Amino acid sequence: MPMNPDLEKERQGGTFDVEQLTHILDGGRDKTLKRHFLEQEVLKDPVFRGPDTRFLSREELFGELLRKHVAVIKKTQELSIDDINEASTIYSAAMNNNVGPLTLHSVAFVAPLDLMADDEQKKKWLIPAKKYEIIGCYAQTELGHGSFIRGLETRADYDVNTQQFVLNTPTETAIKWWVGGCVAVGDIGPKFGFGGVDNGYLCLNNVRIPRDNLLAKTGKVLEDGTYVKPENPKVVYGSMLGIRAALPKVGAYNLSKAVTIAIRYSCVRHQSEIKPGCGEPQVLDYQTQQHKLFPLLATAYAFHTVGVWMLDFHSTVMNEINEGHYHRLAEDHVLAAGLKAVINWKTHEGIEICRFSCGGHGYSLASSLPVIYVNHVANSTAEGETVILLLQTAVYLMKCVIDLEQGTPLDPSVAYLDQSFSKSEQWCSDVDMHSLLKAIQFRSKKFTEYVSSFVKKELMATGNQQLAFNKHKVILVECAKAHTEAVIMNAFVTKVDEILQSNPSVGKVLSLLCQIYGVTEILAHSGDYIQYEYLRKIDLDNIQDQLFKLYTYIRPEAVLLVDAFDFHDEVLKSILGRYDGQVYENMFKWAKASPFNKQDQGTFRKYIQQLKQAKL
Ligand SMILES: CCCCC/C=C\C/C=C\C/C=C\C/C=C\C/C=C\CCC(=O)SCCNC(=O)CCNC(=O)[C@H](O)C(C)(C)COP(=O)(O)OP(=O)(O)OC[C@H]1O[C@@H](n2cnc3c(N)ncnc32)[C@H](O)[C@@H]1OP(=O)(O)O
Ligand SMILES: Cc1cc2nc3c(=O)[nH]c(=O)nc-3n(C[C@H](O)[C@H](O)[C@H](O)COP(=O)(O)OP(=O)(O)OC[C@H]3O[C@@H](n4cnc5c(N)ncnc54)[C@H](O)[C@@H]3O)c2cc1C
Repeated sequence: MPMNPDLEKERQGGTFDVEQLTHILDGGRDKTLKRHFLEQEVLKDPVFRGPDTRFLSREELFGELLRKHVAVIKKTQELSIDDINEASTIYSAAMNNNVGPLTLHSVAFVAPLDLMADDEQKKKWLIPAKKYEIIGCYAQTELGHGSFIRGLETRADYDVNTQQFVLNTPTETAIKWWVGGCVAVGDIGPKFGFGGVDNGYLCLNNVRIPRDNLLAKTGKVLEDGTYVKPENPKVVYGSMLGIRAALPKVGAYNLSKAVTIAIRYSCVRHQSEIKPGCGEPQVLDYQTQQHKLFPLLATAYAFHTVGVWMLDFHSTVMNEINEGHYHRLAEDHVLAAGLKAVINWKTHEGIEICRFSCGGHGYSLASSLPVIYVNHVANSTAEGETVILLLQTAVYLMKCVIDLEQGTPLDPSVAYLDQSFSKSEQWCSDVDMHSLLKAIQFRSKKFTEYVSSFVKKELMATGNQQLAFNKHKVILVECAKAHTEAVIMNAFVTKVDEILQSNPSVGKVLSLLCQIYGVTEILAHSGDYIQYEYLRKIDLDNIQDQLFKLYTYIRPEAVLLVDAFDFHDEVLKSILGRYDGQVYENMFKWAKASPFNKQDQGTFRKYIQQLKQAKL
């Protein structure tokens, strides 16, 4: 199919090599080539062809995705793929923006076995689980409790005579609920999205399991019922930590898809007239459209950068823990908590902005933006609700203030809290990314000190830390967000500095995105900078001008920047986001193919006929 002339023209501009940026995003040319190979292994294999999942009922969708997920597993085994990124490539190429029925088996059942099973148990369960000879799920949440783990009511009473645990969900609120991939007892019913996953309920009534079913790499129960505590009790939370550490990159992936669709479509879509008689411009030429999409384009790159960094950091900490060193577990937990919370929340807002920036066609499943949205938003709740996780980060920051007062060294990711910040010169409209980072770190430091003063005062008054925290939860959450933004910007600036050395042309365009991200973040909290007397009105006016100027620099690069995400059309599955930009012809073809247009109109006639019989 010929290329849409608008997109063809867009691809003749640009100042950097798209393929080199794709290699950087993938982690090297070899990784890109391997990803292409794996995608083609899926896309050329007829077993992965099937009905357009957007036209399927919930039952049909579950069945089709289960069929495809089994095919993904077989393909992954056939190709002897071990690497999680490569497994995810095969998975994403097949799932058409859905979450597969066996995802929780991989991310929430196999992972805890790997983390907490002793060698015997690994032989018994981990090896068959990795081969899908046993299928598991993660049944923690109950009808009455999800966030407050210490409030869970399920019981496991030890019967010393039979060396067994007797499991019970003693109350209705104890019923295990939301259990992804729980095909045993029952499905909890239709959901907002996640139609590919059968989230189930599980009632336990005197279910007996052997003592050695308790994963014993960390804590264990001896034959006489004595409980041997893990060396570090927090390791039992490790499986949640693992998924949280992965979810920032999942958020970046989903936002990159949405931004690709919205920016390509905004170049194909012509609407209204700026100068009468001069034809309808591309909607991406409107400053308002750029203001919707370019900060999100910058955010997708920022989130990808920090998502990769978080996974590397978490993997290092897990290796240290395997050798018995727990000193970085707390930092790992609060980084994963803050990044998972902020990135997934901002991503779901971003996907929604991408959807309505495509007008009516964004609302059609033909765009796939609604599909990406409803499957993504779960990540702001699942694996730790946004506020809950931000409070974890906030409590850690309060401890950092005390450490500072006591002269205890801080963890690297919060070292900036011990720095002094000053800004004397007036900002013009070309503030560099390092100055923007300093400002964002300054705000986080000031906010942390400000919140800590309130919590301390409350603690002095009540002597109760939980009460003190509970009274200031709103500003504690904002404090955690401010710190997380400093972590994101720091990761982005660090990566861009590195790329400026290795590939100046790519680095330069990324530095523009980094400035857009930083300026947008500062303008979103301009009141704080005035209140803390870090910025003046003239500074804010100048960086507002800078933002609009940056949009003009990014406009000719925009399509190339989303092309660099390198989504195959069959992976993106969006008519608005097609690489060739042939939207209208394919929208019409897609609509005509809808089963709704094929179904017998008998129903329509039957009821309308009743009206006709009535005297209207
Ligand atoms: C075929 C190949 C497929 C490959 C697929 C590839 C990619 C996947 C693609 C897509 C994936 C998309 C979707 C799938 C993923 C996710 C979504 C789906 C399913 C989600 C599954 C679930 O939701 S499982 C249930 C999750 N539930 C929670 O998160 C509960 C949240 N609540 C808590 O964690 C806790 O209650 C708490 C932390 C809020 C409170 O803990 P508590 O012990 O009550 O009290 P505290 O004083 O706050 O904490 C004590 C102490 O522990 C530290 N700590 C807490 N948590 C952790 C942790 N996780 N790690 C380490 N440390 C922790 C805390 O800081 C305290 O420390 P101090 O005592 O030092 O202060
Ligand atoms: C798609 C999806 C898949 C899931 N898969 C699984 C799974 O496979 N296995 C599993 O075990 N669970 C699963 N879950 C459950 C999920 O982990 C919980 O829904 C999540 O942890 C939130 O807990 P909750 O539902 O109890 O919400 P609640 O904690 O009841 O949250 C309700 C509101 O209360 C607020 N709140 C609660 N506590 C506090 C507090 N201390 N301070 C301030 N505000 C508070 C929250 O911020 C929120 O606004 C899944 C959920 C979804 C949506």
